[in-house]
Amino acid sequence: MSGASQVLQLTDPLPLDGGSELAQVEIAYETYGTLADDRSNAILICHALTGDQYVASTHPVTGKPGWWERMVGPGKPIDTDRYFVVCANVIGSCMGSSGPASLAADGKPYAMRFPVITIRDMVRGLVALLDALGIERLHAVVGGSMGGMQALSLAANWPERATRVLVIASTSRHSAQNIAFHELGRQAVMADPNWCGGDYYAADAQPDSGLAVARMAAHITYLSEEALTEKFGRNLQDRETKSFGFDADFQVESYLRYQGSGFTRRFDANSYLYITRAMDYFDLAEEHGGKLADAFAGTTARFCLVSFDSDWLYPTSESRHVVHALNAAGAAVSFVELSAPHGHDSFLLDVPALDRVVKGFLE
Ligand SMILES: CC(=O)SCCNC(=O)CCNC(=O)[C@H](O)C(C)(C)COP(=O)(O)OP(=O)(O)OC[C@H]1O[C@@H](n2cnc3c(N)ncnc32)[C@H](O)[C@@H]1OP(=O)(O)O
Ligand SMILES: N[C@@H](CCO)C(=O)O
Repeated sequence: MSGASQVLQLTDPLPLDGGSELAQVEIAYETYGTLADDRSNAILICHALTGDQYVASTHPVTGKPGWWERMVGPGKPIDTDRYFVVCANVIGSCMGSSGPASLAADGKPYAMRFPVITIRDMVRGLVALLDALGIERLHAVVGGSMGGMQALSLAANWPERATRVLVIASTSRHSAQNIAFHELGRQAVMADPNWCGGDYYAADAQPDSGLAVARMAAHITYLSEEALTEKFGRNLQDRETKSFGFDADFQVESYLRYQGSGFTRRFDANSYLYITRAMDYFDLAEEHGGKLADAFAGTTARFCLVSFDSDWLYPTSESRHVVHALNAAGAAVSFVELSAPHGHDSFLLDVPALDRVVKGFLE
């Protein structure tokens, strides 16, 4: 399947939480299905940290299927025969929307001159896109992980824009442990001699080693111990005995190296810094006077929160925390913890119970 790829150029600068504004903003997005005459069937899907607009289209760099093809398409839980699906690359990223690799007014890449952005800034860009598409109120906003943060941010800051809010494996604020893992990744990038303070775009070598290490560490957090043990155990990689060296003796080492190096072929190191920073800054209660329930005061949307029992990165307690706040705000909310062995990235994998929840909630 493939969607309609487009790029929106915003006419006005985008105001940012950091106090500055971003000019000449571009938002790259894909759409699937047909917008109803009354514009009532639009679903906005928000992507996770390293995701992109290719939710159900072949990825132009990797050639792999879209990251949620199992969920989005004709007859699928997010049924493109019924719904008009919009998925945009967030600002700060590197798949066509404005980010640190984009050219600034002087014709050179922003690199670290790109302003530090927040999840709310990303959503501000998405709301500008909805305005341009003439979509006043979404049938639903849906997102997993960082996509869930965007869905919550939209519900809290633009409460009139969505009728349903589906938040999967996410949180209302980044925990100390999550900030710590992100900092590890950022330090790995910045310690790479090819990072050069972020000015590497014209250089022959990119900070691939640092970015690969960052992804390896992060990738472990997306899985579960059970999944790693099940997949690899202590099995050796292409050898009968240990090498007594530092080659990838174990399958799990080889796997992580593969995931790390593959990542550098599809993602920009500076974008990794900016997006992890935005996630770390996310604290919906802090944005609303310190009380999470106040973020949802007066909401008329229906919410659904989903967590996975094997997700130790955004554990069920994080979703419960949001559910309690929604209850306190008098919002309509349902919540389910699904059993799945894969860890945090379960939302991307084959979990039939998730399909049923998504389909049921959207109807
Ligand atoms: C949510 C968003 O918005 S989009 C962003 C999400 N996308 C990603 O994160 C993409 C990268 N992440 C992944 O692929 C994650 O591993 C998952 C969890 C999503 C996919 O999980 P699975 O389908 O179970 O794949 P798995 O983790 O086993 O990885 C399979 C790959 O590892 C390779 N692999 C498996 N074992 C080994 C090994 N011992 N040595 C080297 N490579 C190995 C496989 O060959 C396969 O390669 P391929 O992807 O090129 O075909
Ligand atoms: N593995 C996904 C989800 C991380 O939260 C990604 O890379 O975006």
